[in-house]
Amino acid sequence: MIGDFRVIPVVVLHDPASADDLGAALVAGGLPIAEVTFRTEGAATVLRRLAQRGDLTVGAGTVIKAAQVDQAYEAGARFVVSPGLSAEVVRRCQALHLPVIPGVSTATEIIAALDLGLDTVKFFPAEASGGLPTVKALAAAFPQVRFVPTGGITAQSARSYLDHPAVAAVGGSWMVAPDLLAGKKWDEVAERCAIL
Ligand SMILES: O=C(O)C(=O)C[C@H](O)[C@H](O)COP(=O)(O)O
Repeated sequence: MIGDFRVIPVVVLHDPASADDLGAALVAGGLPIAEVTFRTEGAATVLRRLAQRGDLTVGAGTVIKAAQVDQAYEAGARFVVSPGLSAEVVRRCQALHLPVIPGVSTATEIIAALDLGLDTVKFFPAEASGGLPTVKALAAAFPQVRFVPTGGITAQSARSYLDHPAVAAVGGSWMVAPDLLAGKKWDEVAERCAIL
């Protein structure tokens, strides 16, 4: 699933009418995956439209409540990402057999994720939590864990994270930055996807 992709575009799209153009741009850029954040009113609609294209792996992001898991699942989400670790969210995903990547930034949270049967976590907010040195320190303590650093990562810094063997993928919005989406700059979205 997301392990097939090393970069996960984190999408905050306010206008569901642009979902199809955005999907086409991600596919054209060679990054047919999107984490649609449940932070906007139209998030479930955006997710559904992207999923209906059939050529993208689409998941839900910023999921902090079990009810949002159901909403995302019904809209066609194939994975769920959260900025933090909620046992309620994780258990609901597990009941639906939906892969879930909770956010962690401490050893204690990683232990809680392991207790819930997970081995892949989002390291969030990556840059503000010490960046790659923190990933290295946590990975040394938890060799069984794979990390998806997200938060403040750029096209320039992505590579150094991805070179670490414990990093499964990185998440970020640099290729779907708000100004690009608002300005419908789909060619630039595709170009930024292709950088890595
Ligand atoms: O809410 C979540 O689940 C998040 O993942 C928070 C942010 O959307 C990502 O951290 C992307 O952050 P930037 O790449 O810095 O824009």
